[in-house]
Amino acid sequence: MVFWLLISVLCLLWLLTRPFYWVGKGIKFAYPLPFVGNFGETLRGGLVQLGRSLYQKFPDERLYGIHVFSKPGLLIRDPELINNICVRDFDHFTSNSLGSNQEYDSMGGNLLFLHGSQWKEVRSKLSPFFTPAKVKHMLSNVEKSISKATKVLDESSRTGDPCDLGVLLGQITNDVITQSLFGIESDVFEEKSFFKNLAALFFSTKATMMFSLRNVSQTLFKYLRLQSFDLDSFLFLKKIMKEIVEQRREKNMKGADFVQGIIEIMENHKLEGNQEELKYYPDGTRVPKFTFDEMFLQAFIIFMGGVESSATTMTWLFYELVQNQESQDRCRDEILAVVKKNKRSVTLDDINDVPYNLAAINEAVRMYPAFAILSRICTKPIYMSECDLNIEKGTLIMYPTEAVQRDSQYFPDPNTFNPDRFLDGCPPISGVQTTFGLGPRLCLGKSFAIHEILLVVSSLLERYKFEINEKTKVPLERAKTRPINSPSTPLWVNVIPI
Ligand code: HEM
Repeated sequence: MVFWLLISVLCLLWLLTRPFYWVGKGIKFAYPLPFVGNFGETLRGGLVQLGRSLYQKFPDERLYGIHVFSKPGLLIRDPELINNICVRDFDHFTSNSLGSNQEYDSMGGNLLFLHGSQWKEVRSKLSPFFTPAKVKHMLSNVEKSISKATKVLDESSRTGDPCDLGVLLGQITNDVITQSLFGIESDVFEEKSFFKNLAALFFSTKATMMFSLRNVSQTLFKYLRLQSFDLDSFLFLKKIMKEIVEQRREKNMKGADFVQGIIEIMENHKLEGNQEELKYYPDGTRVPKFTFDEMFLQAFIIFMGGVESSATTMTWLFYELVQNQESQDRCRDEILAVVKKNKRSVTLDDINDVPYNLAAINEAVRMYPAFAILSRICTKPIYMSECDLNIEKGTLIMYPTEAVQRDSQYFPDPNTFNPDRFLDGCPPISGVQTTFGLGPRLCLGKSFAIHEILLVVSSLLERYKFEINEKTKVPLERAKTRPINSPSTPLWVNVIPI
């Protein structure tokens, strides 16, 4: 009796959450299941599988209705519409679906989660850190991280034991971003390391669950006092940054890193008004105060963005290169030609001399986008004339990056790693390549990531040949419960010095 009562209450609750929003709106829609809507596939196969399955629902439609748990959403299939939403009509779609409430989630105020005028203001303060000159400077420390990684690789080649390349690449990106952000070297290559697994913890199964729960009910999320990401890791990073800021202030020291920029932003805003008072823009978002806590959140999201997504992309790239030795040789030949010509390793000044390496990176970025599905929220109602559809404020927009980039319509033989397609002038169709997002909300670290990958890959291929080890499970399995499109099985490689 109690059981049936509970089921009835749950069903009633579900019915009250507008599960059939798209009925009568004049577009096709995928039939939602109770509570999970059309996101049930995530539970079975993760986000990549979900994106692919949603993409296949109505292959002849440009867009259609879905339910993201109980919220009505639109699945955008057509790249032209993706481009319009992210670029042309950005003013109507300024948010993504990731936001959290800053009042109770201590991580809610990071750039990725911000909306409206608050997002615009914070983004405008952070963008100057990512100019080509600043990125080049921040990446000048890559060589230091590589020299630590070579110790691991040399040991592996000496003993003949295979190396788990995915783990090593994670250590490299962790060390690079720690130096770029905080001006310190991490302990990530040591056995007992605080930094190890830090970024992985942020992109954990728990983070996926928190994302899902926030989508189902913000109230429940608040009531249970949940946090978006792992709190211990968050506090660990915060302590580090606090100590660095205090030390610099006390000793009047200056660095050439992100922390220094943050100190300057905080100093400039110190003078403005009462720090206690909360002010709001007309769109209801908070006026930033650029306090330490607020600025730490930005360093935090850059750390998170900077470690795991770049490491994952590189792992997939090496996964392809160890299976396509010809491609690996072509990358290395190009690198060694630069080394011979300039009598030094590849730097960012050589970018025009390594087109095949860049093409290989582009191809890995196409095949393995770190985030399989991206989102926007309609923040201002709009009539979409291309589809004769009124989109209401609050409607979720989902576009399946991975599925579009694996569509043979845009990339012939899409599941084959073929860097040449980018050398042959693969025509960029607007809205098709969205691994880093699109429009004003494009990934802030896109150029940092691409250049970092180029430097790491060229440094490693200059020194070693990598072969797949029999311990590697081919194909690599994908992590199904993480928000990031990462392998869940290790990439074991044999390391042969050049
Ligand atoms: C291969 C590596 C990377 C991939 C695939 C990637 C992908 C993305 C994507 C898809 C978004 C959301 C864009 C959107 O909604 O349109 C994003 C946002 C962001 N990324 Fe990255 N990213 C990478 C590396 C980095 C790096 C290295 C950094 C920093 C150094 C970074 C910092 C950020 C930040 C701060 C945002 C939030 C931007 C905003 O909402 O305004 N990312 N990234």
